[in-house]
Order: sequence, then structure tokens, then C-alpha cells
Amino acid sequence: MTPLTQARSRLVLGTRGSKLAVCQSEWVQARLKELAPDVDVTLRRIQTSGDKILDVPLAKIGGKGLFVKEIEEALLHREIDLAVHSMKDVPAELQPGLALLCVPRREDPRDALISRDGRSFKDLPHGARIGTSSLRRQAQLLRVRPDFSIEMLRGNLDTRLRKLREGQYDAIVLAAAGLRRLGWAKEITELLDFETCLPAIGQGALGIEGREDDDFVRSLLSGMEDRETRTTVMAERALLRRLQGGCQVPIAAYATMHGARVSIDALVAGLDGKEIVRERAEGAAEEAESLGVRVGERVLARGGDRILQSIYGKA
Ligand SMILES: NCc1[nH]cc(CCC(=O)O)c1CC(=O)O
Repeated sequence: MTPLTQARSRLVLGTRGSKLAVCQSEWVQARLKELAPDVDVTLRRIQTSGDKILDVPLAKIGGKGLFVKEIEEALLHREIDLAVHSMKDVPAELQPGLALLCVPRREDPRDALISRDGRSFKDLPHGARIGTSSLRRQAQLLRVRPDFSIEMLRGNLDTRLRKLREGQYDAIVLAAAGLRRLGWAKEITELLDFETCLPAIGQGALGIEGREDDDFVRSLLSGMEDRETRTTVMAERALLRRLQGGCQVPIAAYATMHGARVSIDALVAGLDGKEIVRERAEGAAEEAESLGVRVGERVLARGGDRILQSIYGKA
């Protein structure tokens, strides 16, 4: 092994500064303390451009990469040794030389409705003001409740909840996983089922990124790896790469595993945000490898090509 991948007694874990990012990073730090008590892991906060630019929807400023660019640079410059991401914020492709060294067990992937007066989704008044900047959430909510008035909402979870409490919205939609990790599950009015709102790719899952040749960190993290989460999230991300999705084209997908079979529910909102294509792509992965199931033509052909046609007009 090269010197830089040898055992080290100190590691630096890079994290964004949001409450959720720090909470997720501290959880990994605590798990590493259990798994490797002799290794000292310190957190280093790194502000990303996605954290700085808060006054426009992500779709307009370049999407997911804004939450990881500066962190990946710190990894490549060896300023940090690992970083904890929400998988839904990780672009389809990582920077060369970097890898997801660990994918722990997934939290609840569903979206959650938080309404100001506790009213459920179906009881929200006609024309209710719903706070979300996610095209994926917007397209699916309007399909069921075209009367809703969707209004932009960005910022960290605490900011979004504050804006709701201040009366700027009748309800907002957030990922249940983030609320649960912060101990705010009591804020949830209703968990939205997959028929109403299919999750973002990777929603509820964490990914721990590091240098792909860092066998030491990879071995430390192996005790936190969850094979089923890795396989299903990799299947969703393979679909993301095939559909070249991102914030601009609202894609939702959720993969489940039954033995060695992986099935993916995928949804792509038409470019006008109105037409919804919902397909269920069934497919048997010859083997669900630890690096993630191969999302072969068979899986996509059963559903993906119709999805591709809905976006690009071609298989
Ligand atoms: N950039 C927003 C973001 N990234 C990850 C989560 C939630 C945590 C997760 O999905 O694991 C959230 C908040 C939200 O969508 O409500």
C-alpha cells in the first residue's frame, strides 16, 4: 500500500455546515469510535456553493454538484480523509479517484408533509400554498392536487420549518429521513406514500466518500456497510446516469430487492412538469454484486425505454 493508505491514528471527516450534514457526520464519527476506538476522527466544516446560494431553485444554478464540489476537492487534495453525503445530493458521477467507500443502511425514503395546522394532504384547503423547490415533488403533488399553489422554498431544514411556522406556507414537503435524523419526526403531519410521491434517487440513504485507493478507511467503514442499500441505491443511480437526470429533469425512483431480484419504480415528469410517466421496471440481476446491481438493458427495456422515450423521444 502507498504510505497515504497505511493505517493512520487520526482521520479528518469533511462535512457541510448545515445541522443535518453535521448530524449525519457526527453519527458516522460515533460509529467509527465504536468500530475503531484507537482512531481519532475530527470533523472539518466545508462550506459548499450549494449552501451559499439560497435565493434560487437548485434547478436553475447547476443542481446536485453544488453540494459536493468543494468537499471532493478537499478529498483529492488530501485535506480530509472521508466525507458523509446524503446520497440524493450526490451527482451521478463522482470525481475520478474518489469512490463511495461505504453505504450504510437506508433510513425511511419517503417524503413527509408538514402542515401548519396539522391538516392532512387530502384535507388541505383548495389552493393551499405548498413550499418546495423540488420539481420532482411539484410535478407529483400537482398531479394529485392541481389546485395547489407551489411556492419556492430553499434553505436548511430548520429554516424551512421556521418559514412554515411564520405563515409563509400552508404546508411544506421534506424528506422524512432528514427530520428523523435531527430528532424532529414529531413535526411530520403525514408520510406520503409512493403512489402520491415517489422519492428522489438515493433519498434516505447516506454515502461515505473517500479516495478510491484508501484501503485503510474503506476497511474501517466496512462494519457500517449495508449491502441491500448499496445495491438498491446503485440501481437507482444507474437509472439516473442512463436518464442523465438531475434537478432540471425531475426523476424519481425507488428500487427494492427481493432475493437477487431488483425492481425499480421510476417516474419522470415530462419536461413541461405536467405529464407523468410511471413505469415499473422488473428485472433479475444475475447477481447483486457488492458494487451495486447491474441495471442491464433488460431492466430498462421493460420500463426504462418507455421512460427514455418520454424524455428524449427515442429509446
Ligand atoms: N438537499 C436537500 C436534502 N438532501 C438530503 C435531505 C434529506 C436526507 C436524505 O434524503 O437522506 C434533504 C432535505 C429534504 O429533501 O427534505
